[in-house]
Amino acid sequence: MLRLSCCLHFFTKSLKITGGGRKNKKEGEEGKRESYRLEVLVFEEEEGVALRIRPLNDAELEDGGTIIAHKVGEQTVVLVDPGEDPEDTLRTHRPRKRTFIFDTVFDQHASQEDVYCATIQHLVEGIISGYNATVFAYGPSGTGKTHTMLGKDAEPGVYLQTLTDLFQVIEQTRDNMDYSVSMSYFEIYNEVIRDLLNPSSEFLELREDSRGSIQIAGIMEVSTSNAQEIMQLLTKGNRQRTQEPTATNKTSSRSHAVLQVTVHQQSRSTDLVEEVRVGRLFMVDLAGSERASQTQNRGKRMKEGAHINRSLLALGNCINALSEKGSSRSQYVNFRDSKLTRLLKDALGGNSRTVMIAHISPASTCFEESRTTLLYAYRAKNIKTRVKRNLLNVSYRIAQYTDVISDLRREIEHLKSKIEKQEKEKKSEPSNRDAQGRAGHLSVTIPTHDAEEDSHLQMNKIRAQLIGAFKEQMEMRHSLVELENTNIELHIDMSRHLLTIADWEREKTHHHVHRGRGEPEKDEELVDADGEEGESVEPHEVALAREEVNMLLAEQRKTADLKAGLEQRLANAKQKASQMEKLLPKQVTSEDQREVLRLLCRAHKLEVENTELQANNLCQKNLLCQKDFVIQRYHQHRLLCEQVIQEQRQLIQEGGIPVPEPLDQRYGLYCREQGEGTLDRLLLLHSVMSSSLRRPSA
Ligand SMILES: Nc1ncnc2c1ncn2[C@@H]1O[C@H](COP(=O)(O)OP(=O)(O)OP(=O)(O)O)[C@@H](O)[C@H]1O
Repeated sequence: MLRLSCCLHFFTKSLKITGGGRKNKKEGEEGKRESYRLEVLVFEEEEGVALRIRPLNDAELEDGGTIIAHKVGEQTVVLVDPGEDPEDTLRTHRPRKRTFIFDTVFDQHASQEDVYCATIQHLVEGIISGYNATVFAYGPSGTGKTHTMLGKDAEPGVYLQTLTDLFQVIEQTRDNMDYSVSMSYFEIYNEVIRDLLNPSSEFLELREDSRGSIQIAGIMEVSTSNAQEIMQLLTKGNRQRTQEPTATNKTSSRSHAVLQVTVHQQSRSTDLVEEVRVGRLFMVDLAGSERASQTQNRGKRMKEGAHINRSLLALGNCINALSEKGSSRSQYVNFRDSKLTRLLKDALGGNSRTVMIAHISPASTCFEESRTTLLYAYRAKNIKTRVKRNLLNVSYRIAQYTDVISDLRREIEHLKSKIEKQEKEKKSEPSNRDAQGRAGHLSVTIPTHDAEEDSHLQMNKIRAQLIGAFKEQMEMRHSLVELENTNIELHIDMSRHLLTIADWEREKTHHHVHRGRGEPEKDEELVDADGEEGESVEPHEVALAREEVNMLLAEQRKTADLKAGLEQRLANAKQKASQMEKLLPKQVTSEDQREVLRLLCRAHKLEVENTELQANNLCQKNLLCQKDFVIQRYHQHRLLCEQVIQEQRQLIQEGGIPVPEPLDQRYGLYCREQGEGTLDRLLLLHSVMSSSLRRPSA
């Protein structure tokens, strides 16, 4: 059954569907408090680019088209220029054949499954473990983008294959994990976002949350694990896409369609601080990449073409800028130019594994389009993304902790009832003793009624004091653990904001260096594509980060004061309780009552040990998180050093400055270490170790 707007949760033995009605993305899950987002740097990855050449179609054959795109081996395509016109000056200096190498090349014989297995399948496990992934289908109109992404019932595309695999992996690991999977499907047409699953809704807006993550406000989220339902849903959604016949495709999609899948994964352990991994997958079927002038469109098509071009141009600019990141020509990347690039900022600029499947027709009649597509896709190959795992740490009163506390409470209740029972028994004792006295057993010391009454009152008083002290201490310890928890959250939140600021500072300095040098005009155009000096104005997210840091500092001071006061109060309460404990044996006459109070004290100690254990656990996790941030900070510093080295190197070369031999040798050593990737391997090792340390022992 299809369920709209709800979240799918997988539990140990059963499939439980929760909720109903529209799910507000910002709502926290019941019983938990989403406290902060922790990003752990893993490694740098190159963008994967594949090429798919569709079969020659009837219209192309009728036009006398011949095959000019040839797959050679697994990774190479050779494009032959069919140009015969010697008058065509544009072509006279071009080589007749151009060879392009991609990660994988598919020709007309490749099945949908071949494409999926070679390009996307490997991303599935990552998404479940909290990594982001993005898949683009790029290419001119009618080259098969929708065929690859959506496909048909008989030949489903990568949407369905990915989701089917995703649910399968979830099924295999659901014994230890809780999952929640949701998806949305929307289009961006003329810079307007429309919900394809809820087409009657208003146009949707992009919102940047306080953590800098882009969200679509009010989008409908759907969850179902049934493959057939998914296919029906997406096919129906796809029919809502803005389509128009073009010269090359009768049902050409004029918009960018985006399928977004979000997977929340949470271990079912009962740790105090729990990790929630959030993996986001974007699958984007881009609008045809042909230029407006080439489709000979006018009016509406022309305007539409301009918008398509705007986002594709912005996408292309980002690709250009990103492909030069880290090189001496690296530049500021402007993602704000279009809705598409804003939305895919993570995918392109950083935290995502990204795959592009470029599409071309093999026909000689499409040579120009194919050539520009291949150049564009080839460029995208140089993009490197820093892939991070998204962890949402959730602090909440977990089962293990609350279980121990309620065990102790049960024990106290039990002891209380035992004490009350003894009181009743004691009340009936005097008559027994009277009887014994009358029987002549005079050797037994019988307390007088007054002494017994005194002892009883004393006992009640001490008991009440002890229980009160126990409750008070327990509350204080819990508050301390809570404060400790808050402190960690503040600390990690602060580290994250500081990293945002440091990243921006580095980008800014780097950019200024280039501006100062009057670097090539093209760079300037890319930076100032909208005519604004966007790069020199501090981005909103950085200003927000600075504000947050100040607020967090004030919060930290407040927490530290509260903690110091509480610690002092706890120390006093401890001292008072231990004095009471010392007094007990002398003042309490009944052995049973003494035993009860000893048990109470033992429970008290157990509670102390337990709280201390939990606090230690928390502390260790904190240390691990901090270590990750320190490493991330060092990585930033390393990037800065690399930039400085490269820029100085360029200055030396440009100025023809002679380099002393020892310096040259050191530079050689530095290049070798870079090439070997020793540091990257160390970082990876740390990341693996720290995530296994974080994993609770079975
Ligand atoms: N690899 C392929 N094998 C068989 N048929 C294909 C293949 N690729 C595309 N086609 C067919 O070509 C036609 C156009 O494909 P499709 O609609 O996927 O192109 P598109 O790139 O999405 O176009 P547009 O950008 O205009 O929406 C469709 O009828 C589709 O079934």
